[in-house]
Amino acid sequence: MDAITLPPAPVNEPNLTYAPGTPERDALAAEIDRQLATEHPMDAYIGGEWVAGGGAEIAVVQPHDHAHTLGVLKGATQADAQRAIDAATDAAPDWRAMPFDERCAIILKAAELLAGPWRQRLNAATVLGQSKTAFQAEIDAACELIDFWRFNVHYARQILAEQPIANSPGIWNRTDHRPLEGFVYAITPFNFTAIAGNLPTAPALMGNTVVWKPSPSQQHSASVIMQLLVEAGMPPGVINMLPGHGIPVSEVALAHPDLAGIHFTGSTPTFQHLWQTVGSNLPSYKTYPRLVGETGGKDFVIAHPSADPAVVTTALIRGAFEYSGQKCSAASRAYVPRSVWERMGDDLIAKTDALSMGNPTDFSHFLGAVIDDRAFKKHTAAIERAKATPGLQVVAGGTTDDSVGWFVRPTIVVGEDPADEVFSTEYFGPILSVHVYDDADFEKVVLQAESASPYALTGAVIAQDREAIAWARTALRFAAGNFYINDKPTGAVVGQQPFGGGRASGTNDKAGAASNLLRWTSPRSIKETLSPPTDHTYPYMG
Ligand SMILES: NC(=O)c1ccc[n+]([C@@H]2O[C@H](COP(=O)([O-])OP(=O)(O)OC[C@H]3O[C@@H](n4cnc5c(N)ncnc54)[C@H](O)[C@@H]3O)[C@@H](O)[C@H]2O)c1
Ligand SMILES: N[C@@H](CCC=O)C(=O)O
Repeated sequence: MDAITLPPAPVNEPNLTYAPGTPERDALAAEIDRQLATEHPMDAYIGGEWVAGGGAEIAVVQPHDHAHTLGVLKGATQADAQRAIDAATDAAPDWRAMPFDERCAIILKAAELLAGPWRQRLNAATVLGQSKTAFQAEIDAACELIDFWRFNVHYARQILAEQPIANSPGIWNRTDHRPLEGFVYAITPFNFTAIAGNLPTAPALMGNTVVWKPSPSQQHSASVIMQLLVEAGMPPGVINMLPGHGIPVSEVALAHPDLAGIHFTGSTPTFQHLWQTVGSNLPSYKTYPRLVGETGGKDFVIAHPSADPAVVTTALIRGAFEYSGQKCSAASRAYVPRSVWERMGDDLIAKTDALSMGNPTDFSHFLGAVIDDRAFKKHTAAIERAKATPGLQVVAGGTTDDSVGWFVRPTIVVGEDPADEVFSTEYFGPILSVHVYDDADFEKVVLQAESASPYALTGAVIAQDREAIAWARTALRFAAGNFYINDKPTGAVVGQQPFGGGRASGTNDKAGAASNLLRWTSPRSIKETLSPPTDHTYPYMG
């Protein structure tokens, strides 16, 4: 008989500092050296076996040193996708029958392994494969993923404990939080190792089996996550990882009658394509697939005339340029009143131009390279357009260099017209657009910024005037799923600021929260009549 148990209470994993002389810095440096000396296998993991995909080869390189290959993956084919779906289907009955505590124990063990012996392995893979600095790798690959795993267990238990509160006399009502009927297709982006680890494991925790397609640019750390999950005891077939660009996988998975859900994070166009394909295949599915997608952003910082100039500067530098602006939450448009700009504009420009950029294995750098050649070309084109467009002025950065790595200098574009595309298009790179406005126009600027882009992911207001904060919080209620007051718009912490946005930014199911886990369940209501009636007549008939 199963007991009703209480898993360990979740606590946010503390960020290690990597300051000179710390043991974590030495350990990470040693692990980076170890990984640099090795060619890494990038196989698929299907039904508990590591197998090379059958498709085209893709070199997985270091973005800051693109001549250096970490490994070569072979993209998953339609046949690989079919094998992965079959493996997920075969594993489903045993996995959903496994007691919830045992599934929790696997996820909690994965968290403990990551907090301990696997921490620098996953951090180093994230530094090398995604060009994150030590600290950016730590807050993502280690701390956020540990937090996802620990907090998901807590929220999953809450969901299972959620039961009907009313029972008529002689009746016992129950809710059976079933997994979905079919497999979940998890598709993950390059930019957060934690998201890659969360998207397949959240549905798995709720009893589902999963086909996981990571980004080719994140394959090095994705392979480490898969190995870690195996070490933690994830049974064969529960999570099946398919490397590559994913088009052959989608051709099979999206047409499969057992597709029960998509757990996606990535760009808005990709999610819209997936949704449209599901829509056109709708009659062929056994059930309505759950579509959960967190997508792009054009995240704002709005300073009020009462803002502290130093707070604005810091929020913009960290919010816009950490990890080269490749966070969906990154500040990419700012609205600053003239009186504040006069006090901090030059400082912001000077500090931005002084940011140290380079190979992130050198701990002195603030940022590394952008992820790949496609991103590099996109950012270069956006910067060149800004230089050539009247009314736009590139006041910091504005240079790029791909001779060794894909390096884009942190760039600030000051724009007169807040309707220009620099204030609405997601570049997903280190490019910050700034609109300097007349102090008297605060409300007008807020209302324009509210719907200047199709997205509604993150945003911040910086002010000391309480009435201005209160007014902006209301006026911008639907402009961001994560809203910050006197802070940068990045760096949400699991369990503290559940993350996700609305409008074109996604379904806002909030990764790492109960609302996300709920999407991977299909509740069954059970009514048991303890003393069943044996007479069909009504009293009034007598
Ligand atoms: N809202 C959030 O929580 C959040 C978090 C991280 C990133 N993002 C967004 O992600 C984007 C950056 O990530 P990206 O460049 O990896 O996004 P992307 O859309 O290019 O790719 C995302 C994933 O989809 C895959 N993919 C693309 N087409 C596919 C298809 N037809 N079938 C199957 N898989 C397919 C890619 O290989 C990758 O694994 C940005 O727009 C960013 O804002 C959003
Ligand atoms: N949750 C992260 C962003 C994830 C998207 O890239 C943050 O809040 O900065």
